[in-house]
Amino acid sequence: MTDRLPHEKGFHISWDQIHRDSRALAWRLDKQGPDSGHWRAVVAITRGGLAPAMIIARELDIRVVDTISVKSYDHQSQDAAKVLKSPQPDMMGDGKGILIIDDLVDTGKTLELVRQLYPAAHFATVYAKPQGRDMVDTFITEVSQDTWIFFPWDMALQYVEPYRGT
Ligand SMILES: O=P(O)(O)OC[C@H]1O[C@H](OP(=O)(O)OP(=O)(O)O)[C@H](O)[C@@H]1O
Ligand SMILES: O=c1[nH]c(=O)c2nc[nH]c2[nH]1
Ligand SMILES: [Mg+2]
Repeated sequence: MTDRLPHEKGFHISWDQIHRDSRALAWRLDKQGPDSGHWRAVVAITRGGLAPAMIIARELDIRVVDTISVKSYDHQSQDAAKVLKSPQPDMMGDGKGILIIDDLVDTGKTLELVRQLYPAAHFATVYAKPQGRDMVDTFITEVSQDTWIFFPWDMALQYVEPYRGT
């Protein structure tokens, strides 16, 4: 399976699973903001953070939603992370009261870059690998470093041959 090397394992997430796990993350973040529990805004790290951020914004009734676009991977190989699009600067300040959401943290390089920009923000991901775990304030599920997480937006249902061929 060259399409998932060098990772040993694959962890396949369905739409239903990401919905449940994002709602679990919202539950954990509810009333945890710095100002009487209040969060000022949700910022999704695009593209992977968009679906979890939408679910969290809906659950916590947060209407101010923005994005930061960070690119570091080309397929499964990593380059230096760079910001391609920033959120509204007057809203962000140093990040206090802002929830910054991504689908996962792997090496932590993406979050390290965003943390430098908004040190007072709260960083949350749905999934976390050990190498990047310390970069996240709140996450739901940890997977091993040698696991590649496959998200539903990167997959499609398709026919598979039965184990016992004819
Ligand atoms: O902790 P790291 O090693 O930095 O990796 C985690 C980041 O990598 C993926 O994004 P990617 O850069 O592939 O872009 P995408 O969200 O547009 O798919 C993922 O969505 C995280 O944002
Ligand atoms: O879809 C993805 N799955 C992963 O495990 C991963 N790690 C970094 N970037 C990733 N993207
Ligand atoms: Mg991403």
